[in-house]
Amino acid sequence: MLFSCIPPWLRLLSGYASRYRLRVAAGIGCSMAARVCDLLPMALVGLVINRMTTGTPAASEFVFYGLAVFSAFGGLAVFQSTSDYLLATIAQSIRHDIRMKLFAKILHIDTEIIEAKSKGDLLSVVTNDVDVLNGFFSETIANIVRVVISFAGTYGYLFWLDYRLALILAFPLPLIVACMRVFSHRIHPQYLKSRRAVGSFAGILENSLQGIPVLQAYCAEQSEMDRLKKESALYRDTAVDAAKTKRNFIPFIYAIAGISFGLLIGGGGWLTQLPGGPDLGAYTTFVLMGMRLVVPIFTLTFLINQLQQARAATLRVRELLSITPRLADLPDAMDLDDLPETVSFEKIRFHYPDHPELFSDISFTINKGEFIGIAGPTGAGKSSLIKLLLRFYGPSSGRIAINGKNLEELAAASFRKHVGYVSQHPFLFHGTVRDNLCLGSPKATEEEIRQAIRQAGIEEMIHDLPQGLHTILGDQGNSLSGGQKQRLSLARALLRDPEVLILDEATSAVDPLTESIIHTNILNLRKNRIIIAIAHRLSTLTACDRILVMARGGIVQEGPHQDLVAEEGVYRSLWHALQDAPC
Ligand SMILES: Nc1ncnc2c1ncn2[C@@H]1O[C@H](COP(=O)(O)OP(=O)(O)OP(=O)(O)O)[C@@H](O)[C@H]1O
Repeated sequence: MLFSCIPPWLRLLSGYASRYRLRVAAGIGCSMAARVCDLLPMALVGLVINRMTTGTPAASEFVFYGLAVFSAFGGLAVFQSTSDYLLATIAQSIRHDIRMKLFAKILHIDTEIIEAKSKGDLLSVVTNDVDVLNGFFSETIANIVRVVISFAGTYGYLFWLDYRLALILAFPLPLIVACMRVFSHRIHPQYLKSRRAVGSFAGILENSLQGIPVLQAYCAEQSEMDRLKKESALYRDTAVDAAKTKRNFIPFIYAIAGISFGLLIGGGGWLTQLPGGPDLGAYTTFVLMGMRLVVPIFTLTFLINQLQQARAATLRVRELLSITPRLADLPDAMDLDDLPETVSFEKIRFHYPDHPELFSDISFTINKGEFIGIAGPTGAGKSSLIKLLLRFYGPSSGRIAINGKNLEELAAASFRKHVGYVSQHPFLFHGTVRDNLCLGSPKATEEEIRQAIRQAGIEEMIHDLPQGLHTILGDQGNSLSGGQKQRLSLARALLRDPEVLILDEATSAVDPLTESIIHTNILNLRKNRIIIAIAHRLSTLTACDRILVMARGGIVQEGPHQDLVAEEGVYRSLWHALQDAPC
C-alpha cells in the first residue's frame, strides 16, 4: 500500500538501493543521530539560562553542561562522517549497478534501434544522467534526512517546551507547502527538457569529434561550430529557465521565513512578558532553534531542485531500460544443436523502419561446402541481406532457416557463435592487436593466432608494428590503413574457424595482389563451410560456386560467373563496366 504511493521514478531508485538496505539504514540512522547531536547544544543553552535566572548553579553544573555540549559535538563528528561515508559509498555502488544495467541493455538492444539512436545521447544517459543519480544517493538522501530530522526534531522539542511559541512559529508553514508544490510542478518539465538537451548536445559533439578530419578538410569548422552552438544554447536556455523558476521561488521562502521569525521575536517576546508566559530560557531556545528551523526551509529549495533533477535523470534511465528488443530471443528459444549445414531464405520480404520495401520476395538456399558470391549495384540490398542473416533486423514476412530451423526461434548466440563476419566498415576496438584478434575467440592458442594472421596476409604488418601483437590500436584502429584494418578484421573472423564465413567487401581496400593471395587462402577453407562474399570487384567472385545478383527489389540472376557473363543482364553489365573502366 505504502509502496504504491511512491512515484514510479522513486520506486525504480529504491529498487536499486534495496540491495544495500542495511547500509542505507545505517547511513540514515547515523544521519539522524548526527542531527540530534547538532540540536542538543541549543537545548542545553536554554537549560543553562533557566538555571542562571532561577538560582545560583554550582560550578559542577557548568562542568556538566560544558561536557554535554562537547559530547554532542563529538557525537556529531562521528555520526556525520560515518553517515557521509556510508551514503557516498552506497551511491558509488548504485551508480556502478545502474551503469552496468544500462550497458547490458544497450548491448542487447536490436541493431535496428541502436542504429536509429544518437550514440552521444546514449552516452549521456550512461554518464551524465547516472552521475545525477549518484548525487541523489550521496547528497539528496542525506539532505532529506537533515531537513526532516532538523525540522521534526526541532519543532517537536520546541512544541514540548512551549506550545504557544511553537504555534506562532508554525503559523506561516502551510504557505511554504503551497509554494513548494508550485515550484516543483514548474521546475520538473524544465529539468526534463534540460536533461534531453544535454543528450542532444552530447550526440552532436560525439559526431563532430569523429568527423574532425572531414570538417577540417572541407573548412567546415565554422558551420559545425554554429550547429553545436545552437544545441549548447538550447541546453543553456533550458538551464537558465530552471534557474529563473528557482529565483522566483526564493523570495517567497524568505518572506515566509521572515514572517515566521518576526512573529516569534515580536509575538513571542510579548508573550514572555505576560504573567504565566514562556520563561526567558524557553524564549532563548526558541530564538536559537527557530534559526535552525529556518535553515531547513531554505534547504527545501535546493532539495526540490535536486529531487527534480534526479527525477528527470531517472525518467531518461527508465526510458532506455524499458526498450523491448523486437528481435530478442524468445523465452522458449531453441539452441542450434548441430553445426550449420544449410542456410535458406524463404520468401523474404523486408523494409527498414519507415522506409519502402527493399526486398519483395527473396528465396535461396546455401549448403555446406558452397562459396556464394553476392553482387549487384550500390544500394541493391547486399549488406541488408547479411544483416537479416545475422538477425540484426527481422524480415517483415517469410523466414530464414538454419538447418531447417527458423532463425527467429533459435537463440541468436547459438547460430552467431558459428559465424565469422567481416563487415563493410571494419570496426576495431581500443586495445591491442591481439585483443582485437581474439574478440570472438578468447581461448585461441598462439598457433591458431599465427595461422589466422597468415591466412589474412598480415604477418608483415604485425611484424612492423612497434610492439607487434601487443601494439595498442587507438580508437577504431585509426593508426592503421583502411586495407590493414580490413585484413585484421578478416584475421579476427578466420581465427574463429567459423562454419559460416561472411565477407562484406572484406578486401575492397586491399591491393589486387594481396587480395588474390587472401582469396586463394579463403578458397582453401571452403570445404565443410558456408562462405558468403559480397564484392563490387567481381574478379574476386569468379571462383564462387554461385553468384546471387541483386538489383533493387531482390535477386535478379543466379549462377556461376561464366554463365552470368554469357547471359544478358545486370551481372554482364557490371562485369563489362569493370573491364572497360580506366585503370
Ligand atoms: N539502417 C538503415 N535504415 C534505413 N535504410 C537503410 C539502412 N541501411 C541501409 N539502408 C538502405 O537500404 C538500401 C540497401 O542498402 P545496403 O547497404 O544493403 O546496400 P548494398 O547493396 O550493400 O550497397 P553497397 O554496395 O553500396 O554497399 C539502401 O538504399 C540504403 O540506403
